[in-house]
Amino acid sequence: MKIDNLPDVFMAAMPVLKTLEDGSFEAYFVGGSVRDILLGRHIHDVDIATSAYPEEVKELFDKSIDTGIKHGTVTVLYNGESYEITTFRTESGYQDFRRPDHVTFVQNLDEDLKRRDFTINALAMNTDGEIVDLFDGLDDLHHQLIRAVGNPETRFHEDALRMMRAVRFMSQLKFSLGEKTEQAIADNHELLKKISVERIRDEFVKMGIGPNSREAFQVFLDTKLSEDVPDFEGKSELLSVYPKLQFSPTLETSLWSIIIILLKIQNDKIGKFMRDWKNSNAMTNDVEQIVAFFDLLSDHVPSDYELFITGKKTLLNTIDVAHILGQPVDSEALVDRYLALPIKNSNELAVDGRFLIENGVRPGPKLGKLLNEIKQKVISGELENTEDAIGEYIQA
Ligand SMILES: Nc1ccn([C@@H]2O[C@H](COP(=O)(O)OP(=O)(O)OP(=O)(O)O)[C@@H](O)[C@H]2O)c(=O)n1
Ligand SMILES: [Mg+2]
Repeated sequence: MKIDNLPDVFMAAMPVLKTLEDGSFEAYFVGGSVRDILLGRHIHDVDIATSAYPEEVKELFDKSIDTGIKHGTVTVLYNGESYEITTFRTESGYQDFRRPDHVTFVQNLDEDLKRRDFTINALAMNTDGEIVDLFDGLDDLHHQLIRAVGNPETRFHEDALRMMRAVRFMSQLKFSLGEKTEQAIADNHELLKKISVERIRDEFVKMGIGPNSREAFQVFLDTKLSEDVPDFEGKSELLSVYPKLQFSPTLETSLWSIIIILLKIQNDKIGKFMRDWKNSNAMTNDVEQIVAFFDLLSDHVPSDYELFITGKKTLLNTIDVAHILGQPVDSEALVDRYLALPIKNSNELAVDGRFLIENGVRPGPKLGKLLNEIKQKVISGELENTEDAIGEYIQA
């Protein structure tokens, strides 16, 4: 099979491959970008594999960085873009079911493709757009199947994260799992315990925000992979409630928020739950705000002041979460009300603490209280947002 009219990302990288070929080495596009071009998906970056050793790659290009030279990867800067070029390799010496301990460079593409996780990820494309398909990856793309290259048990023992990758590709690509591949996950799910939470989380999130997250979640639970991820109490509840979602979340904050809402995790436990998954403080904050505002929305129509405190980002994210959960909310009315607020954040208030002090208010706790009172009055429309009006109010 040959692909004509390669997308711009590939054309931009073509001179890099040609440079390798001119140096009498082999060079191919490999991995996810080849899979994605065949599926018509958006391609964010391309990976390049070559017969050249890392030192040889570096000699061919003016600018390069040793990104993972131990694993055979050199990043080359070309025309303002960076390209990862990896020497053909096998991955002998896997330790602890994690990343390869050491790699062995090999001279042919076949060996390199053989070490890859799934048949749809073991495709290569040369500079003429011709596809190299040693493991019926094209057939599997056609049948929308995720199948391990060779023996799935071996592949998962080499790198247990691949079991999570399998379910996340299910979700992202709307594919099914091959029978043997699914069985091997069910038989080996405990290997996932060896994998760092961060790497599991990244795959978990990709699974959760993929278009087929419901089916992927089901397999994630059925194969018991879910038992080997952190703090996943209430997983059976999640299984019964997840199908009630109107559609898959596309935002990471929405994903965490709906899981927390569906599992009924209490306010004071959200921080721990998020930390157990090694989420950042910023992500945790965002999610806490969304869940709190969702609770408020379920309870009553928010006041103007509550809308102000919530802010635009949380408001929009909470509306997203409510829609995904099928919770009725008059989003247009809420957004209109927010947009009509006299001020939308504290910086827009015409006065600050200094203004109050200059107008005779003594520094101290009362000043903060007064400032808040002014803010509330401005938001409710009782007080005009000008220095004059506020100055008068203070004097009164
Ligand atoms: N545990 C892994 C990770 C990666 N790969 C191989 O390395 C390629 C690139 O890996 P990566 O960028 O992580 O995944 P992609 O398949 O490219 O998917 P994405 O679009 O998410 O980048 C994969 O296609 C696959 O051939 C593998 O065999 N085993
Ligand atoms: Mg990739």
